Parts: sequence; structure tokens; C-alpha cells
Amino acid sequence: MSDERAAYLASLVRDVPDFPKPGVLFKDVSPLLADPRGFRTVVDALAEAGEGVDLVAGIEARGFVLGAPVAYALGVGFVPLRKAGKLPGPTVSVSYQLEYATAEIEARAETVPQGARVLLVDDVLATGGTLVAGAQLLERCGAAVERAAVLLEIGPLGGRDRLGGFPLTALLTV
Ligand SMILES: O=P(O)(O)OC[C@H]1O[C@H](OP(=O)(O)OP(=O)(O)O)[C@H](O)[C@@H]1O
Ligand SMILES: Nc1ncnc2[nH]cnc12
Repeated sequence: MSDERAAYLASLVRDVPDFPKPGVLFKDVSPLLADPRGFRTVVDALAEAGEGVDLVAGIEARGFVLGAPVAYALGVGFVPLRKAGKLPGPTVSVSYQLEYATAEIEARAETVPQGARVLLVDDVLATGGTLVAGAQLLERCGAAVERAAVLLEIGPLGGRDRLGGFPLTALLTV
């Protein structure tokens, strides 16, 4: 992405100190999602990163906002990895820690095509706990993450180093 486009996207991310907990600098991407040029630029760039995959998965909730239009743009299906308790069973689940909370995500294995090569989409990579859990969940469902793509990577939290077996595209890094 050009420097000019990246600067435009970065100008639409709002810093919120001490949210949701003291000491956390929350990166609020809502203004970017609400901006027509910004939203389209992000969806197009994430889709470009996923060329060649045969499925997109997104992690609840902000990963749905980006992942579904990316799947549409790529002409492939979308699988929601949901926070625990939202899907009727049988489900497969993985618990994990993120920067400011603990959580559990679930999927229905029969909605995941066996052997699918997946683009895993989320808005923010912080500690990496969420993406690692998403990849584990997809693997348990019989698919493999080919690559991950996020709008924003928070570099100092070291998430990229935890990802292991798949490459990551981040449109912005702070
Ligand atoms: O790299 P990590 O430290 O795991 O953090 C990144 C995750 O944190 C946020 O999700 P959150 O669970 O707050 O949910 P939301 O999308 O429902 O707001 C964000 O949307 C990522 O999924
Ligand atoms: N600092 C942060 N800002 C926005 N989303 C996040 N998810 C985890 N850490 C975050």
C-alpha cells in the first residue's frame, strides 16, 4: 500500500488511553470503518493479501466486520469463529488470553470444508493470543490457516512472533 494511503488509514484510528483497563492504549478503528474511502481501501487491501485462499474466517466481533466483505471480494465462503455460547452444538472450542481479557471461541466443524486453505482476518493483532487461538480452532476443524491479515498490528506486544506456521499481512503497524 502507498505511504499516502497508509497515512490516510492511520489518521482514522483513534487512540483511547486506559480502555478497557488502566494501562491499555486502545486502538479504536470505528472512525476508519465509518469512512467510505477508508473502509473500501482496507477491504480491498486485505482481500489482495488473501488471493488464492479458498475460505475466509473472521474472529468475533471486529473480525466479522472485515472478514465477511473480504470473503465476498475474493468470491469464497466465510466462517465466523464465535465467542463461546453463541453457536448451537456440536462445537469445537479454544480458550485463550488477549491483551486485556480471557476469552473462548467456537466453530461448528461441519461448516469448515475439510482441507480448506484459510485466510484468517481480524482488525487488530496485539499479543497474538486471538489469532493463535483462531488458527488452532480451524486446525481442529480440519482446515489450515494459509495466512492471516489484519488492519493494525501493535508491534511492541510481540504478537507476530507467536504466530508460528503462517505469514501475516498488517496494513498498518504502530
Ligand atoms: O492479539 P490479541 O492480544 O489477542 O488481541 C487482539 C484481539 O483483541 C480484540 O478483540 P476483542 O476480544 O476485544 O473483541 P471484539 O472484536 O469483540 O471487540 C481484537 O478485535 C482482536 O480480536
Ligand atoms: N490495544 C488494543 N486496541 C484495540 N484492540 C485491541 N485488541 C487487543 N489489544 C487492543
